[in-house]
Amino acid sequence: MSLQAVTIPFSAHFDLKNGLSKDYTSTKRMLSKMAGMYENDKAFANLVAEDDPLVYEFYELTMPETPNELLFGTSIVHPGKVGREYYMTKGHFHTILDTPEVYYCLSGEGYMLMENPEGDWQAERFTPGQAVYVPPRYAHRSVNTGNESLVTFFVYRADSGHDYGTIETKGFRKLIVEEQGVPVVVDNPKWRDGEEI
Ligand SMILES: O=P(O)(O)OC[C@H]1O[C@](O)(CO)[C@@H](O)[C@@H]1O
Ligand SMILES: [Fe+2]
Repeated sequence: MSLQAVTIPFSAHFDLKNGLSKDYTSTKRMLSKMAGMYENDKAFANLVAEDDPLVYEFYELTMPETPNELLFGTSIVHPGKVGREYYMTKGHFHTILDTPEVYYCLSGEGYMLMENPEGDWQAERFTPGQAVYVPPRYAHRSVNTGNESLVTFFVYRADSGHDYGTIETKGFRKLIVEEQGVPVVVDNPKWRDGEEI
């Protein structure tokens, strides 16, 4: 799956319901790739040992990584929980911190959880037809709080880059967990303050 190095006009298919593309192969993230990111390490280890479920998948088009290009595709977070915590993406800052991103929810439901290095955070609801703006400087993670796949379409500047290191070391300040049958935002007990990025 790759696109031409010199871009010419093109179109691509992404299904409105399940997010899958007839044109490309998705990148898949199994639960085992998210060690330490969920609150409940025991529940995490049990699920990985059982069948290491597919938590999410997304499309990574290959484009020249310049500010003049855009990257786009769908992100599909499958339904499920690790303990009381809903399935989610790893989340990332952009390597070029000042670059934004737009997500548009095609199906399913959930939240885009965002936080900046100064500690401001926000959870924006995803429902079909709802667009979410991720401003420059905000780390972002999609969380599926529903019973079906959460499908979003994203667009961002092609040179933005993904900084996973900061999230892997510090985590997100907040978690979205199920309490009495509904999603609530709680403090992440594993969140570690540290060097400013
Ligand atoms: O980078 P993460 O959190 O693993 O999630 C991947 C998602 O983020 C994106 O990089 C878009 O920001 C997509 O490729 C995909 O939807
Ligand atoms: Fe991003």
